[in-house]
Amino acid sequence: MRLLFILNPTANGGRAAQLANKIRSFYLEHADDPRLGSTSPSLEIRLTEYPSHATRLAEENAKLFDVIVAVGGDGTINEVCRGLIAAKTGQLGVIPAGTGNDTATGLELPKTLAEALWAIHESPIRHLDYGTVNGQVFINSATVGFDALVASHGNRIKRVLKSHWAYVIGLFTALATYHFPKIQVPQDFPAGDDWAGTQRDLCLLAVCNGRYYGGGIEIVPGATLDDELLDLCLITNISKPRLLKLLPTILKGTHIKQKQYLRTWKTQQFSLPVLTPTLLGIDGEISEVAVGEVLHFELHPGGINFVG
Ligand SMILES: Nc1ncnc2c1ncn2[C@@H]1O[C@H](COP(=O)(O)OP(=O)(O)OP(=O)(O)O)[C@@H](O)[C@H]1O
Repeated sequence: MRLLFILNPTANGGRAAQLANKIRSFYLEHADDPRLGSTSPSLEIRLTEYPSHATRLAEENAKLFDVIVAVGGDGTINEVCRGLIAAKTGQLGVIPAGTGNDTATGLELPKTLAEALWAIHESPIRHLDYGTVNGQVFINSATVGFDALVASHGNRIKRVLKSHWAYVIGLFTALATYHFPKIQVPQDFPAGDDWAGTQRDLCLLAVCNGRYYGGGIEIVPGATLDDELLDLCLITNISKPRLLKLLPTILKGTHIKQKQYLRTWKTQQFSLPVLTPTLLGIDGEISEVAVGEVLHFELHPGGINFVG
């Protein structure tokens, strides 16, 4: 088996960099183990040198290796998948080595390096779905509004404070600074009801392919990476004090009962016109949404071959 490990040395505050030697040691230690197959695996480890380098490496090497293994967090997995999708071939493996690791947690991957490596060699192929928003690939989740602002602040704070607390501080900073953008709920709103066709103040839209986002939060409980559906949660017309009260229920998973502000539904596609500027998060990476932009979310069933 030919394996290319694409390792993001900056993931998890730089801690992922140590894994290169540990991966090499694993294969040296188990060189004669029959579980690795009759011929010992050929192994290459490439460190990413800049953002999006993983996409280029994955695309260029998809045909040359049996498995392209993303070593990093949600951002690295996203970038490797983009490369495999562009190459229209290749199999993905994952060694969780990021800060949040929401994609890996949703995939129920083993926690230790050795177990994750064995899983690449011993597990059957799974066909994972992926999503796009206006053509940009997401594997785990795309978010609009408040949670994208939390991630934006969190990503910035994480450069100095290399821990989960960066996102807690990001949350309170976002609460203080968030301006609710206006959205137009489509007439054919898949969740139906009186929200269809109305203008509303957006708190957040979470479009989930994977089960967890934001470091382990189940905003739409039950989302699965291979169920051929996107799971969505839309929260609108809520005041900041009520949002503050809602946040602990989101952590507990009891928030979905709050029908006054919140809708959840499953679909393969959804379009949302955004009437005032806001932020879009794609697997944790943040960009701006311009006034009048229509965000079109689409699911691509079974588009990624995964082993692990
Ligand atoms: N050599 C590099 N220098 C700077 N940034 C890089 C480099 N290689 C990759 N990146 C960027 O690092 C970002 C963060 O990586 P990743 O998401 O894997 O780690 P994380 O943020 O620690 O984990 P998580 O997203 O699971 O919380 C990616 O978006 C990627 O573009």
